[in-house]
Amino acid sequence: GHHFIPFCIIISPSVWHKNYPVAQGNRQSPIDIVPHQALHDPSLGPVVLNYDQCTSMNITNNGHSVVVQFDDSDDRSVIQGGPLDNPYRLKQFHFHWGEKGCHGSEHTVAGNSYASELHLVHWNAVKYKTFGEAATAPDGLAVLGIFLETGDDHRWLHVITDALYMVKFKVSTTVNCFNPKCLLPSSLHYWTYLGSLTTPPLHESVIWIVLREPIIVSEKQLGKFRMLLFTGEEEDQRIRMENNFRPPQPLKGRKVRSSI
Ligand SMILES: NS(=O)(=O)c1ccc2oc(NC(=O)c3ccccc3)nc2c1
Ligand SMILES: [Zn+2]
Repeated sequence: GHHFIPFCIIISPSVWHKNYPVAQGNRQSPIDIVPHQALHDPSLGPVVLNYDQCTSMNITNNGHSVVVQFDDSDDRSVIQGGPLDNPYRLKQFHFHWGEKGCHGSEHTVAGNSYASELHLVHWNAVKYKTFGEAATAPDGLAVLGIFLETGDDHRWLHVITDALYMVKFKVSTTVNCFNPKCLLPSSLHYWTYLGSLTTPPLHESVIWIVLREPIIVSEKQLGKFRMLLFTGEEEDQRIRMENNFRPPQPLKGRKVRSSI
């Protein structure tokens, strides 16, 4: 019969180290966060998010997640405070999810995973000229991680999930100004540690700030992520985009600090 060679070869996290040796480095992400082993650091101030005039540009299915990109040509949307020495500019946010139930987050808390995890990716535009340069520097990026738990409908997430059918295949569409501040939980208590990008190139350039309180989204809203495809429209095989999360990596002596 017709032997289909899928164009999009899904590379499993367990073999990433062949092309990216840093996958076995000393500050890889995600990790399992063990709350009572985290160090409460009273010198850790609150995280401050100034996303006021955010200008979201487009929403893209890049083949391994769905990404909302922002205009980062100035300091209009920044995160600062907490463990950060400078303000970091918002570049994009994206999600990780599973095919069902409560698996899908990248970070886990005392071995428990959530249904999904939102990552707000920021870069240090004070010290570096471009995102690309910051992405290879040890203090170049700051990613805010927010867990998603299933329950009632999230009143603002529908702005994103309603746009997903337009990026079912690997394409991009514009989305008018969406302020990700509406995706934050009520408490900004966080854990923080030094880590990496969780997908290739896995650069060890991320100061992770993971919020303790999850946001609640409905199964229906999550389901819309699961109907996304890794494959493009032209490809015969329909490979659903799910389980795009990397499992927890060894702590290798790192300390997790908590603001709590
Ligand atoms: N899961 S993660 O660790 O948050 C993570 C993992 C891999 C990533 O690659 C990029 N690149 C850009 O955003 C980018 C945006 C525009 C131009 C160049 C790069 N952000 C990432 C975040
Ligand atoms: Zn991510």
